Amino acid sequence: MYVEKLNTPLVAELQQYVAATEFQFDIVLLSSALARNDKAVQSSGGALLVACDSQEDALNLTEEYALLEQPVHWLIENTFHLQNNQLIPGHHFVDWRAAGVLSMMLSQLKQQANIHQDKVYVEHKLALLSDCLGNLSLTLSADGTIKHINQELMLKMGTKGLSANGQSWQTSLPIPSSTAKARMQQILADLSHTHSMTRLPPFPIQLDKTVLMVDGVAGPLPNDESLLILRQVAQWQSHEWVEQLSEQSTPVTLLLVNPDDFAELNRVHGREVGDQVLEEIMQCMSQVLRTDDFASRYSGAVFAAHLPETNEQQGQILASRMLQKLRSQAFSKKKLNLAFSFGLATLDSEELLGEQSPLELFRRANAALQAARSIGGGKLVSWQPQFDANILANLDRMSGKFSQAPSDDFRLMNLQWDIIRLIGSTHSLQTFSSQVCQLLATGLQSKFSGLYMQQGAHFNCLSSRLISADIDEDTIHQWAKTHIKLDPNGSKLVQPTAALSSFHYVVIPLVTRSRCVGFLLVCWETSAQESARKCAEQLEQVTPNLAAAIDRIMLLEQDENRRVGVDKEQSGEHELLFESPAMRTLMQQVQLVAPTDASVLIIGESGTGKEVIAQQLHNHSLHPDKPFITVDCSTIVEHLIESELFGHRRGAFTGATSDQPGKIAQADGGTLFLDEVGELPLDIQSKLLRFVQEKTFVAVGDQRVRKVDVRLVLATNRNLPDEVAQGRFRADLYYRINVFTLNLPALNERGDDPLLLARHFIQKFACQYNKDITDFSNASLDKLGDYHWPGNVRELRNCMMRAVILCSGAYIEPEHLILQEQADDNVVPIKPNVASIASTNTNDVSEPQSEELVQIAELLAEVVALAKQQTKVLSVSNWLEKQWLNQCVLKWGSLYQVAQQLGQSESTIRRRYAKLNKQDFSHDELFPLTERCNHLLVSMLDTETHSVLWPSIEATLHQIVIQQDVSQQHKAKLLDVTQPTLRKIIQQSQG
Ligand SMILES: Nc1ncnc2c1ncn2[C@@H]1O[C@H](COP(=O)(O)OP(=O)(O)OP(=O)(O)O)[C@@H](O)[C@H]1O
Repeated sequence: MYVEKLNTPLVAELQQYVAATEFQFDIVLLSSALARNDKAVQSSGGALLVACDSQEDALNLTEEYALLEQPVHWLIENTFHLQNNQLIPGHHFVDWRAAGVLSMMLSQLKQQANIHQDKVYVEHKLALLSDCLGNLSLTLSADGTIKHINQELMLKMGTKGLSANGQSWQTSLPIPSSTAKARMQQILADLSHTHSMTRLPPFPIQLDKTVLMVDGVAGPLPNDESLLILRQVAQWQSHEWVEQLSEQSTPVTLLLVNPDDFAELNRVHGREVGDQVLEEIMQCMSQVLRTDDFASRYSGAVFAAHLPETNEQQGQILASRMLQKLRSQAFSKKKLNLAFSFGLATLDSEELLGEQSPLELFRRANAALQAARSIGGGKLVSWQPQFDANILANLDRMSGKFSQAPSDDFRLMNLQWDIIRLIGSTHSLQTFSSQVCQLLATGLQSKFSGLYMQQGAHFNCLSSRLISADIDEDTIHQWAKTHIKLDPNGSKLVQPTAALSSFHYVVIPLVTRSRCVGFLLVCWETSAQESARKCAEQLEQVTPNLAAAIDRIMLLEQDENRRVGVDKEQSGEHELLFESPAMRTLMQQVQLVAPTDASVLIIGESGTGKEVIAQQLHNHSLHPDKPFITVDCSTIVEHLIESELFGHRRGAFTGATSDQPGKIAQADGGTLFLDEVGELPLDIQSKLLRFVQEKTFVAVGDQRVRKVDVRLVLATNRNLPDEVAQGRFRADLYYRINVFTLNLPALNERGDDPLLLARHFIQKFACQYNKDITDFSNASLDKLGDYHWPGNVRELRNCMMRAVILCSGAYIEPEHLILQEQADDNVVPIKPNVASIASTNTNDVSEPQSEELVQIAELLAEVVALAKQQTKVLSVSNWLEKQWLNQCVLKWGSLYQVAQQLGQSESTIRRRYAKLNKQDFSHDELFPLTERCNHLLVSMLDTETHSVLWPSIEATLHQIVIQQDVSQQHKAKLLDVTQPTLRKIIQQSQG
């Protein structure tokens, strides 16, 4: 505040005001000397109150104040005949003698200062609001002149838009209906009093020959500005139509048509199909309409049919016909059948409402359409007067949602829009919940926000966000788990009995379909009690949407998992799940290196997902459409590796009956993934080195040098530098392939990923095995949490598969989780008595021995009996070994681990595994025996000493086969051995 002339009684009065008000002035100067040139004044940015003697003084001084970029309010001693219009823009005279004007002004300034703080926030959110509510927006100053028009509206306005800034909005966007115009003026005038967001009823605006029907919201902005966000709801063909409507004396009907669940159709089949369907709907509608009728598409998927000279009854007949037609139509090539909602409204000649007709007609048809939707869709509803009563009731409810504080309104709306946007944009519960927590943290300035979902009798945290160092998340989760419970009906929460220290918190239940599916826990500092209370109120308004969305996403996920599970299993495609920081960092590296042609070496323990990462590298490479070829170097017989990789010419070696391209040639243009590259023999390493250096190779038995464009990805679980030091891996090759190394963390280094993956696999296998499993019980969660997964993701996956097979209830219990290391601790060693099995001929057990071994002997006898009847001899030993290895892999997670556990060489195990899994044993009669065998093996593996188990099972089979009454040749075939080997087997068993 400044006082220019000090000889006035005003000064004392001003001083009094300044002292009394709680408003903080930036600067108070009661001397004129420093005023205009003071730097502090110029930088203060706030409004200035300047007291001076007379109007003349003030007018003289405005010139000098013109350079200041802040509003200046002149307070003059003599307020008689104030003439504001002589002042330069930004300056005002204030009649301070009018009742209370000075205190009002001071409080206004205070408000302005507060609003100023919110302004950046508000402006930032405007774009968001206009995204959610509508596509057209314009900002108006207090007197109704346009300050800003968004681009979309600018496009619609054409040349008029370019000159619209500074014009009155009614000139630029005239409202052709005087009733609507009066209503709009009223709404805008009211804004400054109510300070609240206001919904606009549909009203027309005229742009050239087109009439746009719009609705939206209007809200006050800081600095006396208003914002109109308009949503285009309909477009009339021409101005004439409106005129015709208002002049006619015949009835007119408007029909609004909307396909139900169109958003879902778009989501499932994609936008392109959606657009195609919309086009077909329009064509289909036109086929039913008469020549004078006119169909148009509203924004979104709402269509309108304007039916002139049509009374309600005629309109209904036409609409029923159209409904029939649309229902029976198979849309798009995909043969989609859709349901439709119809809203119909008629204005009878005697009821014509003059200029308001089109507006009223639209409003009624729209209300009827809403009514059709609200009863589940698929119906035609005609407008009835009682709909208005419902709308009023709704508006009444709405009005409670808006407060007197615009920034609170913005915040609530913002949160709602953000959540609405989220609801539409994600179909993953995990992503959704973590985004919701993020929103709650930023939108409500909370210290902690967590989303908890009901799991059995407890609630588990799905996602949370903590912005406070005062407490750790586990403490909050633990508190929530212990103190927040469901009522016995499962429909309500019993609020916590003990408080959570160091925070002020709210617990808001998420109730949908009369079931409490979870709750939100939001915490603030204890001092923020008041704002916490307000936020909680706001949150309560959002949570029904949130709960419904969660419910919907869960259903979708279940559905999707069922579908994707089957698809992926069939296509062999691997997906990659992770949340942990370690994996995020790794995936960032993957994203970085994938679109280059650099060779990538993936290092990681067995089962960590090296192959999945290799696939990701290919999927994100420059040529994802080209081949991705995998070679597992450990499973190929040594002398065939060269030919497998580089190919061979016909006659290159015995058995090379034709030219064969190798894997390298097959991968041309794409990616070659060499898994277990550490297993390659040294001579092949030399050949590979040449290929890595020059991208050329020579096929076995060929002389031609071939060139290919192949991106190499290699993986190993060996320590290659060690292998180099031991002379088992070529140093030059190592340096060549080690261009970019990805170190895949072991599963126990991936934070919460094991649980994420475990839940994923449980869902996947539950769907595959058709079981209704909801989740883990708390005890099994504890068991999982204590385990460190030496066999990594593969072990986890297999463990979950077994858990699902073993589980018959809704929850996976600890006994279903057979964990490798814990199982090993419980080993009960037994000494198999093979001789006794042989002597008992499988039935009569004369000595105590493993129950399962006896059962397996019985089973093998049945299998051998079956195999003997087959015309094409079935190798029982291969069948048995296949089941054995499969169960071992399921138990230990990887072939590497299997080899370790069984004390055999990894490459032998890999070779056998690869060979056996190529063999087909899909005889119908064998199927139940295979099932029984697997069951027995599972339980034997849990109780027996692994290293001696297989020899005893194998010996049992040998005994059974040897005793069969068939030729030696037949026996050799049953055991898939040569005759000399069979002789040895017989000798051993007799010795
Ligand atoms: N992050 C992950 N998300 C989902 N599934 C995964 C993930 N990582 C691995 N898997 C699954 O775990 C199993 C083992 O993965 P993969 O074969 O890629 O491991 P690996 O490290 O190549 O093993 P090995 O060294 O024994 O060849 C596969 O079934 C794979 O689909």
